[in-house]
Amino acid sequence: MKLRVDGLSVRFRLPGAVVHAVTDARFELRPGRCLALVGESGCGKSVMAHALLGLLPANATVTGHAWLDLPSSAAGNDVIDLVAEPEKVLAQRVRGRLIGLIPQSPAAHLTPVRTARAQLAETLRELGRADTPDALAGRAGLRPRDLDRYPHQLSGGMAQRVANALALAGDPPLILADEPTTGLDRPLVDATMAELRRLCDEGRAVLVITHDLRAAERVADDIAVMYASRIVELAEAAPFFSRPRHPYAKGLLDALPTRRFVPIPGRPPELTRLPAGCAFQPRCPLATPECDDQPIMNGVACHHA
Ligand SMILES: Nc1ncnc2c1ncn2[C@@H]1O[C@H](COP(=O)(O)OP(=O)(O)OP(=O)(O)O)[C@@H](O)[C@H]1O
Ligand code: NI
Repeated sequence: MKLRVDGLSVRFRLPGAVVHAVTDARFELRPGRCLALVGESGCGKSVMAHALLGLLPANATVTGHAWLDLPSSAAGNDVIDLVAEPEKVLAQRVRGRLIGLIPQSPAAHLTPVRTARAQLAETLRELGRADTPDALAGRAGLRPRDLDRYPHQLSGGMAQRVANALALAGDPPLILADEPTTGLDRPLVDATMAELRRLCDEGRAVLVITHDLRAAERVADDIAVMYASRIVELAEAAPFFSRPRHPYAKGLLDALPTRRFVPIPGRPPELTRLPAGCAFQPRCPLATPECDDQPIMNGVACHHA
């Protein structure tokens, strides 16, 4: 299984405006690799994940491709374009079976009036899996008696494990985790990241969306930095953290308390009014008139990197 995102763009139509939420995204994700998608709030990270799952609202237009190469079957190689498939295929074949979603706030994602066991059982039934809720939950680090609880009776860590168990119920080869550590304390952040790493080491492909560069550094093989709807740097994690190339990526790392602790001045542009050239130009210490032209993305999208 391999995911190849190729020229993926998402636009939202609003009365009198168009939101450029994702622009011309390109990346690959292979089994056993973890890609962390990082960037400031509102830059398009969640929209990208939802586009891959066909979960965008009706005012969205998605263009480009997101190919999912599946292991060859008797019928030959199987390729799905997640952008082009009808909802029926996404519902029956993709969500939960090929792609598992670990949501941003697990407690809110669970149905409040049903126990964890009932929700796991229903998901397993929908997916046609023979597993029991207890076996599934056990693999996610839950005890059988935890499953008798209702969502409000679960601690943050347990709710996270139930969400992980739900995402893994269909044994999907690709996992999308959208801010899986939001609101968790440091030990739980570390445990969640260790769990994502384990899923990866088992041979799954993992895309993790996070604000938390420290968490990304622990878990990711590759880093994609997103700014104002575009991926502006795509690099292997080790060189990225020692030598980021895009001025925005440098700024993000310099803003870390463990580094210089100096925030990037200014704010990202409105996605309804993006400039024709480099969107980081107004905040960039390296800006020159050249930046009025959109830089070509070649590992890094900057005229000066
Ligand atoms: N249904 C929609 N209609 C119009 N605009 C939308 C819609 N959904 C999202 N957007 C806009 O798309 C942009 C990208 O949002 P997205 O949720 O992907 O950001 P993000 O990078 O995930 O941020 P965060 O880190 O805060 O989760 C935002 O400007 C958001 O307002
Ligand atoms: Ni988001």
